Amino acid sequence: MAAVGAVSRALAELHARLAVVDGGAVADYIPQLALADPAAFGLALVSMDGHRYSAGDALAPLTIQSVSKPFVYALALAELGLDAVTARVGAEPSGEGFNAISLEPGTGRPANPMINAGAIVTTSLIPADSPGERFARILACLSAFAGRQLDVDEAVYASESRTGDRNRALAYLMRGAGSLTGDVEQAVDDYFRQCAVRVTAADLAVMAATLAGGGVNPVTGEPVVPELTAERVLAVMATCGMYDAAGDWLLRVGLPAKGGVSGALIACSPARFGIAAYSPPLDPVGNPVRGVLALRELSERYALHLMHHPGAAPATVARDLHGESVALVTAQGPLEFTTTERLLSALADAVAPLPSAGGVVLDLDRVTRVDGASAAMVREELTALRRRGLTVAAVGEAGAAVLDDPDHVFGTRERALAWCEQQVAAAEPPAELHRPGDLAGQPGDPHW
Ligand SMILES: NC(=O)CC[C@H](N)C(=O)O
Repeated sequence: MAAVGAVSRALAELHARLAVVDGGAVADYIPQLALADPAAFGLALVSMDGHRYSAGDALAPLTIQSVSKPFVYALALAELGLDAVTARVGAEPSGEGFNAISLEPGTGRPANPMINAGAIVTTSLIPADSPGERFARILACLSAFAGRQLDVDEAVYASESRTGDRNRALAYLMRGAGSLTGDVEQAVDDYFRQCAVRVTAADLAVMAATLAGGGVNPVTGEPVVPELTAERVLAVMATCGMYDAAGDWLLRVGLPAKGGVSGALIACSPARFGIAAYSPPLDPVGNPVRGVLALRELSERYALHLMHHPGAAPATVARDLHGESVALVTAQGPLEFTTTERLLSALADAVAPLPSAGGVVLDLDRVTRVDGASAAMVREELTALRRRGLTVAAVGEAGAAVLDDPDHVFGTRERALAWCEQQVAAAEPPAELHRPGDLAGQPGDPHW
């Protein structure tokens, strides 16, 4: 309960302090956006467990604008794959404004999907049998990210459609260059609708948390996009999400983020939470003034910078010897690269002194999680040990994930040890045939 109160208090305190910050200007190039209340200010945060926190105007409606871009990019990646998408839209920071004509010389390929040019192409890539179907799929995807059915603010859509000459011009330029194919007016129309989808800061925090959580919506539990897709979107947000402020943002805040001209801003702390801020006044780059300050502070206070050293890996590994011929290696906690490397090095030390027909028990009963690459590393090592003639047994669910032979996986360490000792005893040659010279030269072999 204490942690719950602490997060709410931190948001409330930040909200109170930043609500008085002046500066910035409400976007007015889309006339309808100029009607926004410059004092509106909401913060929302959603944890990986789906816990929701908010302060201020977190339920005030706003249009999603550019914050839609990473989510539609996610949809394109999930549908078409990385190669097909990057063939049409790059992944390089443009170092320019969101509406810049950032097209690769020669190909006309837009620099990245977080600027308007790249977003218009990305939207046009969403597979659909009819024009109406494309936007319906985009809206369904944004709704799945938010965990509720979203709709379009028709007034904002109409307002941008009436005045969006620059985006139309960009789209025609790209068609001229060959990077945008198909119906230009339709592509721009779908893009304007996508930007006019109505959300709240609370929705945006759920959407950000879904990207931070590997593509699974932490509130509804629905898998929205594959984990690898979410990871890739976060990478592009980290380098390109804040337009020409992206480098400074990565330096100071260090979180994948995306801002929009309505005053929306999201940031994702991978495997931790998603956060959203809503405050209409924008800085000269087009990012919301209060939102940027809020995220800067939160990142610093909770040490969220992506490059922050996470501290020692949490898994612990222990080893000991049972009798003369059986080693026991035990690991606890999550197994990922660092802890798996630690486990494999303990395993190598543990088997070094064993006789050639010895045995090893790998007790992973208290391992909480094994990623695929780690399981493969351990499996490879165990296979090599078995080829060398050692008897290998594993314990627990994680044990079953790393040992190919289910007959050698046990529910308890006692049963594994008993079985292993029995196998080793049966395999051991009679005492009179022991020839100490056989294994001479094996380093650190205490048996001989
Ligand atoms: N940065 C933004 O939010 C821009 C989105 C807006 N709909 C535009 O295309 O101009």
